[in-house]
This record gives sequence, structure tokens and C-alpha cells, in this order.
Amino acid sequence: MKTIGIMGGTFDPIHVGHLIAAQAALNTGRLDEVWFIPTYDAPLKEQHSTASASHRLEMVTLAIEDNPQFKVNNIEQLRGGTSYSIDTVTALVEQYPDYAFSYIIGSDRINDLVKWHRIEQLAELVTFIGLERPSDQFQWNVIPDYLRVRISLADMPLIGISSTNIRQKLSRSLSVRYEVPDQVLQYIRRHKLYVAE
Ligand SMILES: Nc1ncnc2c1ncn2[C@@H]1O[C@H](COP(=O)(O)OP(=O)(O)OP(=O)(O)O)[C@@H](O)[C@H]1O
Ligand SMILES: O=C(O)c1ccc[n+]([C@@H]2O[C@H](COP(=O)([O-])O)[C@@H](O)[C@H]2O)c1
Repeated sequence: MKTIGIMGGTFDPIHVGHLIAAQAALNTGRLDEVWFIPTYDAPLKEQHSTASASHRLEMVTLAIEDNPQFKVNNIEQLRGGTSYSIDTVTALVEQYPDYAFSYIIGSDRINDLVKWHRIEQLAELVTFIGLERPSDQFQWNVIPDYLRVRISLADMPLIGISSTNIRQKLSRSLSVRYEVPDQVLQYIRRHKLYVAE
């Protein structure tokens, strides 16, 4: 039985915070692999992504290609529509009946987990590995018991990097070197992503 950590995200663009979070989840010793699953259209995000689904998928692929424990899975982009995690997990459980799945998730998303589509059903199918972000302390008071018992925390250094901040810097022609992997930065430049109109 393999245990897979699902790292779902918009990845607009992928940055080192995502990679450090995925490695921290692996370092718990409870996962064999992390599967990065870029959304087609993320629920609960106020805005649609800036870069297209195919650019975001390509950037994730480039970012993880040198790590044999990191894989990319494009199930949500193939499905299209709103990327509800319950649909993704249900399909993965059906496709890989011998695997166990955990969902890797930052504290901003942990705090709104209760609003996720069919969350009670999702929490029966996966456990959650939570990572703290400096912008969002865990709000345990808003997390109901049935979810709290399904969440374990992984240790990672607090990384105050977000895709939003990276997009803002790029639109102001500031450097995001070291915040995104070099190969992703080259891809962003080659395709003129996130530049001001
Ligand atoms: N710096 C970080 N530390 C820990 N977890 C993170 C970090 N950045 C993102 N995550 C987590 O990775 C997952 C995917 O995040 P996402 O692709 O939305 O990135 P983001 O930086 O939050 O993007 P945006 O700024 O556009 O909202 C979420 O569970 C999120 O909480
Ligand atoms: O299923 C839901 O209702 C749901 C609500 C919010 C977020 N998610 C998933 O959580 C992951 C991170 O979301 P985001 O918006 O931070 O990129 C991504 O895979 C989303 O599809 C899922």
C-alpha cells in the first residue's frame, strides 16, 4: 500500500513555499510520494487564475522534475470546471484502490476547510497534513472536532511567500529570483507571464 500526499493548488505560479511544504509533508515519514495537482478553476478563490491551466501545469512539471518523490497529476485540468477536491479524491480512490491519500494544506486553507464542498465526505476519504503560513495562524476555534481529529501538522520554516506577491512583483518588473525555481523563472520570462499590460 502506497501513501500519497495530494498537494492541490492553483500554482499561479508555483513557488518555493509550495516545494518546502511538500518536502515537510514527506519528512513526516508518513508519505511515499507527493502528487502535485494543479486546479482548473479553484473553488473559494476570489479571482480566476492569471496564467492558463496549461502554463500552470508546465511550471509545476518544471519545478518538480528533479525530485523522484514528487509527481504531477493533471486530473483536475482534464476534468475542467470547478476543481472540487471531493471529486478529485473520489476519482483517485477509485483509480488507485490500493493507495491511501492525505491532503497537504496550508493554514489559510485549513481555516476555511469547513466551507469546502461536501467536506464531511472528503474528511472520511483523506486525512490532512497542515502547514503553517506566517500570514495565517491556525484558528482551531473555528475548526470542528470531526475535522480537527483528521488534521496532523508538519513542521516547516515559516515562509512568507505567496503567488499573489510574486505576481505583483513581476507586474512591477521586480525580481522574484530565489522565490521560484530558476527553471520556472525562465519559463515565466520566455512566455511573458505576469507582465503588466
Ligand atoms: N508559503 C507557504 N507555506 C505553506 N503553505 C503554502 C505556502 N504557499 C502556499 N501554500 C499552500 O499550498 C497550497 C496551494 O496554494 P496556492 O497555489 O493557492 O498558493 P498561494 O501562494 O496561496 O497563492 P495565491 O497568493 O494566489 O492565493 C495551499 O494549501 C496553500 O495553503
Ligand atoms: O473542494 C473545495 O471546496 C475546495 C475549496 C478550496 C480549495 N480547494 C482546493 O485546495 C487546494 C488549494 O486551493 P487554493 O485556492 O489555495 O489554490 C486546491 O487544490 C483547491 O482545489 C478545494
